[in-house]
Amino acid sequence: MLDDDEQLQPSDAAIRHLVRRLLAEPDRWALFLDIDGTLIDLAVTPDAIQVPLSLTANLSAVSSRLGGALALVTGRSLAYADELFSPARFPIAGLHGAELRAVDGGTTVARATPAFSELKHRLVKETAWMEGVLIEDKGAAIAAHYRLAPALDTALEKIMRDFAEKAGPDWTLQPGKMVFEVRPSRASKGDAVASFLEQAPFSGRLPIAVGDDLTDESMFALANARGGQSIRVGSLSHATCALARASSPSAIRTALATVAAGEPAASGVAAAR
Ligand SMILES: O=P(O)(O)OC[C@H]1O[C@H](O[C@H]2O[C@H](CO)[C@@H](O)[C@H](O)[C@H]2O)[C@H](O)[C@@H](O)[C@@H]1O
Repeated sequence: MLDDDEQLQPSDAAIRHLVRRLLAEPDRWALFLDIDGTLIDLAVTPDAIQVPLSLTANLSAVSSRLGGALALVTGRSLAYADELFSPARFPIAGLHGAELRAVDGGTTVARATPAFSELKHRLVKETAWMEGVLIEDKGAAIAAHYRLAPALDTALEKIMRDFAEKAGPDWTLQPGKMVFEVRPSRASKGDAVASFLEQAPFSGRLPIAVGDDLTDESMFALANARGGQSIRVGSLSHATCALARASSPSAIRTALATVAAGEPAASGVAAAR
């Protein structure tokens, strides 16, 4: 476990502005946060991530400040993401929007069919020769990571495209950071944000979507369309429709810590206008 006290960078003007808005008008905003690469630094493998000590407490405090209008929207399975922030439990969408637990606890689940499970089984065999490729079985979705085998990206993409085609229209290929996933096609992260916005305490608020990857583009588009804010974290590896940028997950954690504390900290949040 890490703790995190990094300061905002000069390029984090949008984050400073966001902090001021959240502190000034906490009843106006709803916050939708991606996890990997947004709240948590990327790691070489999916299980090597580290949740900074203060993050869960700060998320809980920000959620309270916003009257509970904070949700996690992740490509991880809902169960895995819950564990990361246990004992806190936030409204959450998993598997890129296919799984959802609303504020009232009502849960939408996504299940693998026998045919999908058979394809997953075959994928493990088919990629066994690909040294460094890591298969992450998420139940109704599967991810093939090549961060440790970057030269295999093209070969792996072809395998995952074939997988998605064989899986049929209920699944789709989702490229990401050094990963190809096959996920349920029926819901995106944007759909999940739209669904949250129909429920109290999210309804009537302006959405702020924060993310770092291709899968987050649908929630950026939704937030923009609803008159909210969208923030792309980290270096730009692809075109984005996000309206603003943040330098790193550390900048997002600093912003959350500042909002949790309830007043602009000495990190420069107050000084920037
Ligand atoms: O929507 P997110 O919460 O950002 O989840 C997206 C995917 O994140 C994970 O993979 C990414 O993070 C790993 C850990 O840092 C990294 O090793 C990998 O290269 C990244 O692609 C996760 O493993 C996937 O299941 C999520 O869909």
